[in-house]
Amino acid sequence: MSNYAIETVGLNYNFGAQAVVKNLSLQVPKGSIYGFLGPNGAGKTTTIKILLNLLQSPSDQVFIFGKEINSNRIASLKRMGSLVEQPAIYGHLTGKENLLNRCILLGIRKSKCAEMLSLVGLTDAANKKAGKYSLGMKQRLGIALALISDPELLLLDEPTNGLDPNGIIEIRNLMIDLTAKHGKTILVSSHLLAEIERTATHVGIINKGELLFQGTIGALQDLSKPAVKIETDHQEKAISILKNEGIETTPIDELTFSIAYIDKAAMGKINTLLVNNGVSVYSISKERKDLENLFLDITSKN
Ligand SMILES: Nc1ncnc2c1ncn2[C@@H]1O[C@H](COP(=O)(O)OP(=O)(O)OP(=O)(O)O)[C@@H](O)[C@H]1O
Repeated sequence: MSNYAIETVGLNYNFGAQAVVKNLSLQVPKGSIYGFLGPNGAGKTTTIKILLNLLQSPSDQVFIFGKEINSNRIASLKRMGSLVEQPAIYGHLTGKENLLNRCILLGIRKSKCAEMLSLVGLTDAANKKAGKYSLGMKQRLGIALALISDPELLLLDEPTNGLDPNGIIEIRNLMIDLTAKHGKTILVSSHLLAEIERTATHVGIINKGELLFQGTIGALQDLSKPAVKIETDHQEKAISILKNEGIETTPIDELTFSIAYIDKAAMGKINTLLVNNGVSVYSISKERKDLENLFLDITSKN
């Protein structure tokens, strides 16, 4: 049995002559929050539409819970819920009526509505017209609609787009709840790493249709090599001492420069070396490149 909720194997997709998805091999582990990241136009929405079989993939390139999607279309779709682009909400109906409508359409028991409203934190706004909802509330109603048939896998295309910080936090907490307490797997796309780095367990970064990184959020963090910022009373002298030892330095301002972190012992030796040569070391601090910069680095390389 596959450990992946989603697996694509060398997936390719073209719009006419334009190759939009190129040899994409995604592996989304069951129970994960998989952050699907890439700048605008990278191919995220196209990929999500392929995963939902809204666009047809070549055979044997997309597997949902281990089953090839084209030959298991209905069974695969039953296991997935999605929010792609704007949620399909009737503004003249209340949140509850929107959900009731969906229950009737899908033959689901009506009591599921109250359950979903509570799950997405809309119980108090159940009888308010959805047209009057804030953007964040509309997104949450969209997620409730996607969850009503109790799918194991949720695909969310930029669900925090246009939301204020509170709305972003609400969606973030909801995603954590859905995986931790309800056993769901979530693939969530975004063009901002900062928006999902606190929730995602795994990350796939694409640009121009190509997968540039895939792994756990920890593995991505490990890629950001720490630098060490050194502040002294004599910048020029300190730099020249380190240069003699073959250590590259990057000046930051008049008193401060940085070097690449080596290890604890080496940092201790560098400190001693400077002090023994008459340089006063005011501070030494290790700084990790933030993930957003790392993301920009990765996506600017292809
Ligand atoms: N229906 C279509 N017909 C032709 N080209 C399309 C179509 N849909 C998307 N594209 C092109 O495919 C490429 C990828 O678009 P896609 O919407 O998948 O990117 P994205 O990563 O979701 O970007 P965004 O964050 O801007 O939505 C773009 O160059 C886009 O212009």
